[in-house]
Amino acid sequence: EFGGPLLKDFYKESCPLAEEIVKHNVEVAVLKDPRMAASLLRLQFHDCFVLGCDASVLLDTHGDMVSEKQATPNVNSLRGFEVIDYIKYLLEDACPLTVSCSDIIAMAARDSVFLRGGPWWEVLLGRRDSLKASFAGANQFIPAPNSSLDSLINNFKQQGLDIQDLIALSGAHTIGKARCLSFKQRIVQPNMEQTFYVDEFKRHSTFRRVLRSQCKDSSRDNELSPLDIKTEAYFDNHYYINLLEGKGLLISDNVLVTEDHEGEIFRKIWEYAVDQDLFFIDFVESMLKMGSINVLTGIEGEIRENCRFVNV
Ligand code: HEM
Ligand SMILES: [Ca+2]
Repeated sequence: EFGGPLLKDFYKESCPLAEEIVKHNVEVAVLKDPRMAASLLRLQFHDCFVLGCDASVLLDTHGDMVSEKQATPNVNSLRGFEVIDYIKYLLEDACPLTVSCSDIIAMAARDSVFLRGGPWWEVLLGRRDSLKASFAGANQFIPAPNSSLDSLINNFKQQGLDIQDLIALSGAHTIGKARCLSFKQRIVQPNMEQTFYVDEFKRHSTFRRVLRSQCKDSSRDNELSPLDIKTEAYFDNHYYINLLEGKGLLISDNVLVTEDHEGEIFRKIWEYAVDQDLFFIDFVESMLKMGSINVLTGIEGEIRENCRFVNV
C-alpha cells in the first residue's frame, strides 16, 4: 500500500494518547477560528511537496538557513504554526522526544478535514523530522496559483503523484480562503468567460464582478475570498460543482475544466460533482499517498523537541 514504512499504530506503546491530544486541540483551535481547519490541511501539502513530509516547513530561519515560511507561496499566507507548537508542547509533556512534528501535521490535517464534515481516515505514522529546510525548494515545488494545467501535472509528477491525485487533492479547496493577490489575475482574464451550463452565464459574470470590485486595487491584495464560494465552511464536493459552473477561484482551479474540456479530467470532475462519496474515497487515497512522500523513518532525521528548531 501507500504508507511504505509508516504504520497506523506507531505510537500505540510509546505515546498512546498522541492521537487523542492532537484531535482535542485541533478541535479547540477550529472552534476558536474555523478557518484553522483549512490552514492545517494546507500545511501538510506545503510540507510534503518540499523535501517530503518531514516538518521542514515548520523550521524558523536560523543561522544561514532561511525558512520555507519566507518563500513566496508561504509568506503572509501559510498559517497554523502556533497550533502545532501548542500541540507539540503538550506532547513533549506527555511523552518527551517521541512524537514527530511531521506526524503532528499529518494527524492535524486528518482531524481538520473530519471536523469540517469531510471523511475520516486512519492516519499513517512514524515519520521523523528533517534537519533542514529548503527556501529554494518551497519556491520551486509548491505550484503557483496561475499555473497552467501542464505545469500542475508536472509539478505533481515530480512528487510521484498523478493526474488523479491532482484532481482529488485540488478538492481541498472546498474549505479555506485565498487573498486577492492569489486570484486577481484570474478575474481579469478576458478569455475565461467559458462556462458549461448555458444558463449559468449571467451568474458567472456576477461572480467575477463581485470579486473584481473586492480586489479593485493593490491596496486590497490581502483581502480574503472563500475558495469555495458556495459552502466554504464545509468539506464537501461543492468545489467541483463550482468548477463546472466556471466559478473556480484560482486559475489553477479553473484550468482543470478549461484546458481539458471533455477529456479525462473533465469526466472525473463531473463524477465528483455528482458523487461526494466517490470524492471522499479518492481524496483519502491521495492524502495517504501525499502523506508518504519522501518520509524519514528509522534512524533518519530526528524527533524535534521544538518544531521550529532542529535539536542542539
Ligand atoms: C493544485 C495546486 C494548488 C495550488 C496552485 C494551490 C494554491 C493555493 C493558493 C494560492 C491558496 C491561497 C493562498 C493565499 O492567497 O494566501 C491556497 C489555499 C489553500 N490550499 Fe491550495 N493549492 C493547490 C493544491 C492544494 C492541495 C493539494 C491542498 C491540500 C491537500 C491545498 C489546500 C489548500 C487549503 C485548505 C487552502 C486554504 C488555506 C487557508 O484558508 O488558510 N491546496 N492554495
Ligand atoms: Ca517538507
